Amino acid sequence: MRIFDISRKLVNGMPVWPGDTAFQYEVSWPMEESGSVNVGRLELSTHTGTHVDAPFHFDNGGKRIYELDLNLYIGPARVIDLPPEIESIGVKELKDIDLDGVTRVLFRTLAWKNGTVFPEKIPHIEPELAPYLAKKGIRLIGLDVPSVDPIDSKELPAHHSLNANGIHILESLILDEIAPGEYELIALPLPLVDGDGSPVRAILRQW
Ligand SMILES: N[C@@H](CC(=O)c1ccccc1NC=O)C(=O)O
Ligand SMILES: [Zn+2]
Ligand SMILES: [Zn+2]
Repeated sequence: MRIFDISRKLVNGMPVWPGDTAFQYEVSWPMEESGSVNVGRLELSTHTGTHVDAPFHFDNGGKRIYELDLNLYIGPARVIDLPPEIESIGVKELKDIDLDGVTRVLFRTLAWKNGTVFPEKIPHIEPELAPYLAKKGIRLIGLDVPSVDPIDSKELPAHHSLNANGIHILESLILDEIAPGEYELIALPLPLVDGDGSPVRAILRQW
């Protein structure tokens, strides 16, 4: 079985959402001091690199990370190629694609071209797409950009619409090397009891 790692590397200096906590890893207790082991310490935002959003991220009454059903994050997923330089992702982009039986879709936009800097402009999900996907039975969408809404959006209409339609969100995947098709997705969030989001190690498997 082949495994494709679709996660962004967590490394000091990596791009983060404008104004958010910089990612920092350090060996805070080195072997020379502890006498036996190296022990690291992390400082990071819950929206660092490849991550899932909990509804609490954009809704004070929404579910926290630990309350999310792990079945969402393990199972069959369809990778869909979108046209280059696409402005937004709506029903018209998907109407000719048969989504019957698909519960997880990953959109490959390739819009985040330079992974060392945070993108200024990204294709976003049109809020009207959420009820369409929900009707098809989709429970999770993933993208290779850091948000389902425009970067400068404060209202977050796509986040809200997806949540209202029972669709969960996986952001900042790396899908450059992934051919469109059927895979098994595994992208489990950490058991952050009160979390609004969580980094994940996202992989695709294919027989
Ligand atoms: N909605 C984005 C993140 C986001 O909006 C954000 C992340 C960190 C710090 C501030 C943020 N938004 C501020 O308006 C996401 O879901 O990852
Ligand atoms: Zn997020
Ligand atoms: Zn988000």
